[in-house]
Amino acid sequence: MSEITKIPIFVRDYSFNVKTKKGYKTILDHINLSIPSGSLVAIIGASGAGKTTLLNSIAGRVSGKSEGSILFGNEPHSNRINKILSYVTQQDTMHTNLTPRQILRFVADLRLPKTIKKQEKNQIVENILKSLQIEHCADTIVGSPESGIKRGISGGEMKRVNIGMGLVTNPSVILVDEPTSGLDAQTAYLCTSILKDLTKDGRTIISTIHQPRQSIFELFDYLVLLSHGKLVYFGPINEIENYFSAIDFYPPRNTNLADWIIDLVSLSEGELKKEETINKLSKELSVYQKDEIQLDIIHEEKDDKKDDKKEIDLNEVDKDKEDDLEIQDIPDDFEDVDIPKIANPNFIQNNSNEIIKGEVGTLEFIKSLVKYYNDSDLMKKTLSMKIPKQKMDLHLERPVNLFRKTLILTKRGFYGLRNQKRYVIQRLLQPALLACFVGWVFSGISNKQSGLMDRMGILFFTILSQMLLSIISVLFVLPKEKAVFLRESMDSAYPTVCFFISKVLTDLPFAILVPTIISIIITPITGLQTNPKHWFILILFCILSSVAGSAFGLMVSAATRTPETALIIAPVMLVPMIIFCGFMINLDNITKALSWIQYIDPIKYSFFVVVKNEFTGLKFTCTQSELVQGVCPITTGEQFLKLNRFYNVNYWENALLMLAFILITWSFSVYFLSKARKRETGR
Ligand SMILES: Nc1ncnc2c1ncn2[C@@H]1O[C@H](COP(=O)(O)OP(=O)(O)OP(=O)(O)O)[C@@H](O)[C@H]1O
Repeated sequence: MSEITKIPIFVRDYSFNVKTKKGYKTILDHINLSIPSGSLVAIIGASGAGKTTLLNSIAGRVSGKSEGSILFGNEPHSNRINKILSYVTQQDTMHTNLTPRQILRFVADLRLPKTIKKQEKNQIVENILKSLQIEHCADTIVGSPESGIKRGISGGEMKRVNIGMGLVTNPSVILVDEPTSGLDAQTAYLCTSILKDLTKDGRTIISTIHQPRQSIFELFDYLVLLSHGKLVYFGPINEIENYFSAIDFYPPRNTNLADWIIDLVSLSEGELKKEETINKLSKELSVYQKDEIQLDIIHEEKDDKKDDKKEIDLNEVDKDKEDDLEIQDIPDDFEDVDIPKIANPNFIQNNSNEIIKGEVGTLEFIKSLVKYYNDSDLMKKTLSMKIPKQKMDLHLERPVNLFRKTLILTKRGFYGLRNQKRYVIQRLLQPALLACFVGWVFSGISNKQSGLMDRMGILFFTILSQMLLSIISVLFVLPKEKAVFLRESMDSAYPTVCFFISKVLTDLPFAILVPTIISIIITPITGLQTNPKHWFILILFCILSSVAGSAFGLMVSAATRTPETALIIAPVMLVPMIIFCGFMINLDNITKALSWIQYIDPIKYSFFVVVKNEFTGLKFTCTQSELVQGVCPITTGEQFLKLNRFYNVNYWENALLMLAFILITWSFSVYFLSKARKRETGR
């Protein structure tokens, strides 16, 4: 593998805004960072401070209005930069039916250049397994009991596999979202120390982190401390205490430093309540917005002479608005806002301090901390760090081609099935049992008049079951695979169409086997025609129905964001297809406004063919009670077909129409998956 390109990261005057109903909301406000290569950086702050947004901004995964710049060396984010950057998500999204070794090998096959030989790729994977200390569980299935896959590796091991997936390409920059969330202290320490080790050869790693223990916090080199989207501190971890002691803030003994500074830059409960009340009031008055900047404007409008005073007098705000808008009804709880005098007893503040204003936990206090940081030597140091002039050599090599990527994805799908033998058996046993039951119900079908409708019933069930079984299996399986697809799309691992083709190919054996099993069992038990030609047509159209069902399920799954929504939408679309297939209602009697549905109904196309196929060449007789005026009404299959619109059906025309349905639904699926990908990745 090529050496790591050492990449420093520069954030200059970066602001990020999102559009809300009330206009733009500032999530990050003029952030400046200079991160040397080879450093481990922690982004911390209270909930909602903007940690994830900053990480995503660096990863180029935000869609909103941004200003300023984020540079890797001297380049902004691009496809080229994306190739040396890796993002480790908070959710451990991976194929839970594979083992860690298989997962990493497939990532290596997909993402490493084709010039790297198989043996070398395997060695890379082994090195990662070793460095992440997951060799012992490398061949244990990851597992996911909630998805019906037996429990496998532990949460901490899964987290390390997740990190490992980001390491395969030997990235120069790794961005990690909350690597320790949900882990016990020991495992959290292990994961962070692994990240620390990874920086030793020059990688730059930036991680958001939630309430790290002191021992974990000390592993980091730099701290980015955010409060309400503003930068309160960026500098070495070991300078934090000196920095804050210069303004008379000292962490009490044996205090967790990370917790202490997060508390220091968080709004107190009273202030949050005040914010909440302003929010409520602003809704009532439709004028004010809760954010600090707007409060400033209100304040400045109110009293120009008090320019320097940052304190916000809520009662005055209230009075002003009442006057301006002639609104008398102020929410009751607005009057009752009780703001504690000492926001947090953990902080002993020296009142002689002229630089920092307001009490801990107030907006005024946070604003003066931000101002203090902006005027500090740390900020000067950040801004003085020189952005390199030369373009970096990123040692990028040609990736594997799309055909090969599709093959690798298909192989990965089959490996997953191989690891889930029980699932495969269940999927094949289910149609077999169903066919046995239905065969039993309709066994020994007669050639009397009563046998006409029984035959239609069996054929309707046979076609419908193909569709339903395929749809249900896809609706349950695709959402999990879609999550992995979206994760891998973030890394530009392969195009949507490769994923889609591999999905269709992996599902193909079931699409062929399930209909074959059903028709092989049902035909002899019930007494349907069993000569090879009839059997071939029946199985062919069962397979087409099964593929059409799977294509339909894929489309619905791809178009919806959650499996729950897919399960609501699929039946709504399916029921008209069942009604208009020609079994439930005579198609000549359908109201004109709805009769078009039959032309896009795959169940109808298959059902018409299998009916014609079955009835052609059959002879029927009558019992005494079935005679009409002494005559047996239907004596041949052809007669029945002519009476019920089935006679003129052309097998091959219907097969082509089925194929057209399948191709169109596949195209829609690719379109919806691409849309989901764009929504998620912005690309
Ligand atoms: N697309 C968006 N639209 C509206 N508000 C947003 C959007 N993205 C983020 N925010 C808001 O921006 C703020 C920062 O969000 P972000 O997720 O970055 O916070 P965080 O520090 O990572 O929080 P947590 O620790 O709770 O995950 C939050 O108040 C959030 O509600």
